[in-house]
Amino acid sequence: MLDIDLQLRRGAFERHVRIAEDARVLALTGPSGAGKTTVLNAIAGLVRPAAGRIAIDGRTLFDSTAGIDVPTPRRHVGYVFQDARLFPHRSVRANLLYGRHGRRGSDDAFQLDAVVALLGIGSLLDRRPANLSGGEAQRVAIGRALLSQPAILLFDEPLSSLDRDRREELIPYLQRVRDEIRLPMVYVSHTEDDVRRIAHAIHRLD
Ligand SMILES: Nc1ncnc2c1ncn2[C@@H]1O[C@H](COP(=O)(O)OP(=O)(O)OP(=O)(O)O)[C@@H](O)[C@H]1O
Repeated sequence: MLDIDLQLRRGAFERHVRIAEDARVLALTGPSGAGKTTVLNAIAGLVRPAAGRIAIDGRTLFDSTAGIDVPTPRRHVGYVFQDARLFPHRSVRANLLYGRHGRRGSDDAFQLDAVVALLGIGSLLDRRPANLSGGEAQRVAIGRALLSQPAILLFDEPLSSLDRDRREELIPYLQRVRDEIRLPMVYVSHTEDDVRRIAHAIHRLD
């Protein structure tokens, strides 16, 4: 499902990463500086690998030998970061709909009402991000990612800016997204506990 063979270079950082994994939900772990975020960014097309290949479900996103480098918007990647990165001056509803990039979207696989129900954010729609808890903001960020109609979801330590109670609150929603949405997911985390509770398989970058 996820087939990566990359030579990465970021300043002085250089490493080869090989991941061939059938599991639909893969955790990427490893120490700080191992290159986890760089791998996510390479999948998203935000970092250009020095060489190699990235394919997801048989769809090639990057292949240096074949001259393939699909531009980010056409990679259909939903990306959720450590912090929610919502637009502070827009309502939750407007933040969610921003993920649709202006398309009308009646044929879309992920519709606003279903995503709002899945993530339990119906009562938050008219609020501004400043009035959300960290966990609520992350649920909205996940919703925005889904409404961009992704083919894969990338999570970069989505729990790391939350306290313990907020983390416990968010994990069941991540599990719901995993089980009900059934997209491929790559989940970066330092923490054994959430990796065990969320991922089907673990790949460690040392
Ligand atoms: N824009 C950049 N320019 C130069 N070096 C970079 C750049 N971005 C990342 N690096 C280096 O690449 C290496 C891998 O960084 P990356 O953020 O992918 O690691 P990580 O495993 O995600 O770490 P963390 O767990 O701390 O987030 C690090 O040594 C980092 O300093």
